[in-house]
Amino acid sequence: MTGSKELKDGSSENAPLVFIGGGNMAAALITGCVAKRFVEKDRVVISVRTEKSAEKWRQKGYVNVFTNTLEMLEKYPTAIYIICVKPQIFNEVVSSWPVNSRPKFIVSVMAGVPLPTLSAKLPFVSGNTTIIRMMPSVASSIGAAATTMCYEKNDKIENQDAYIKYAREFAECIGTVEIIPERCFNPAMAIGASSPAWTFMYIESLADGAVAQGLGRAEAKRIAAQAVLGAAQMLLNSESGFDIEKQHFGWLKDQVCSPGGTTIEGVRALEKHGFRSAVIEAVSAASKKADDMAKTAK
Ligand SMILES: NC(=O)C1=CN([C@@H]2O[C@H](COP(=O)(O)OP(=O)(O)OC[C@H]3O[C@@H](n4cnc5c(N)ncnc54)[C@H](OP(=O)(O)O)[C@@H]3O)[C@@H](O)[C@H]2O)C=CC1
Ligand SMILES: O=C(O)[C@@H]1CCC=N1
Repeated sequence: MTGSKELKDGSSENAPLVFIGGGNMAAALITGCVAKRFVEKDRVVISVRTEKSAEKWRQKGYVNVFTNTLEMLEKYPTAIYIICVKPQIFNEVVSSWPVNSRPKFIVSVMAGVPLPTLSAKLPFVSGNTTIIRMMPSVASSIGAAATTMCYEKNDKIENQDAYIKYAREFAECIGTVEIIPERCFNPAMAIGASSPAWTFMYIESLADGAVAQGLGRAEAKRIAAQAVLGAAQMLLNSESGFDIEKQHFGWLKDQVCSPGGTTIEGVRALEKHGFRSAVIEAVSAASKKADDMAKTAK
């Protein structure tokens, strides 16, 4: 992507990207899409709660930074709004939205707040507002997120296709995107957005294991991270001979496990300690937590 992206729908042309919440996720999204020149810094608008966070953004060269969300939303009545606060803060954001506001396009990255809750709680949302749920990850900052997206198609909304296309391009600029039905959103969130934390733990554990056997910490960290990256790339890059659509992951695993060799001993140890089961339970726990959050968010 070479130039700043515009939403060509007439009213929202050149619309700024307004981020409600400027924490970890907003930082990853903004860093990623500014690096790809999807948007220029001066078209990014951010609200945070504290002056300390506002100052951090200003020091990074962002000038449109607010500590009062109502004030920001009043100043930017036409924009692409991206809700990046914690789900628990959503009600506070709702009450910060000017009552006469008529937003056309809202993206929410909040876990556990479903589309029907978003439209029910945002009082000004009319049949003419497109709401998209997006679940990116911290890897957005380097253009490597596995984002999922869902929305309700409504042919009565003028230019809705343009909003959906814009959201898709936004997601593509921070990594890959899968459009999925909302009923699958929480398990997808677990593996796309939560799993980086678990993968960091896995890589840390690999390094710890090698350090325990005498390898230096710095080398262990680099080797472990690169090994995981290489394995993931083999799954995604068909030049490895692997076809992700047709083949089982075990095919590649088996290529590493020499009969009577070292790796299969590690496989045996992992199975003995419930490795796969632990991972499956982690996905299930995160997904169920989002289900519970959705019930209380109503
Ligand atoms: N972290 C992740 O990996 C992912 C997070 N998400 C979702 O992103 C959302 C944000 O998470 P994350 O960035 O990690 O959280 P953070 O706690 O890092 O950031 C929350 C931000 O919201 C700001 N804030 C609090 N209250 C208000 C308010 N009333 N108006 C405007 N801003 C406010 C905070 O300001 P201040 O800094 O001043 O306190 C802070 O900048 C969550 O809903 C989460 O589910 C989705 C995918 C991945
Ligand atoms: O932990 C969370 O709730 C958020 C959503 C996915 C990743 N982080």
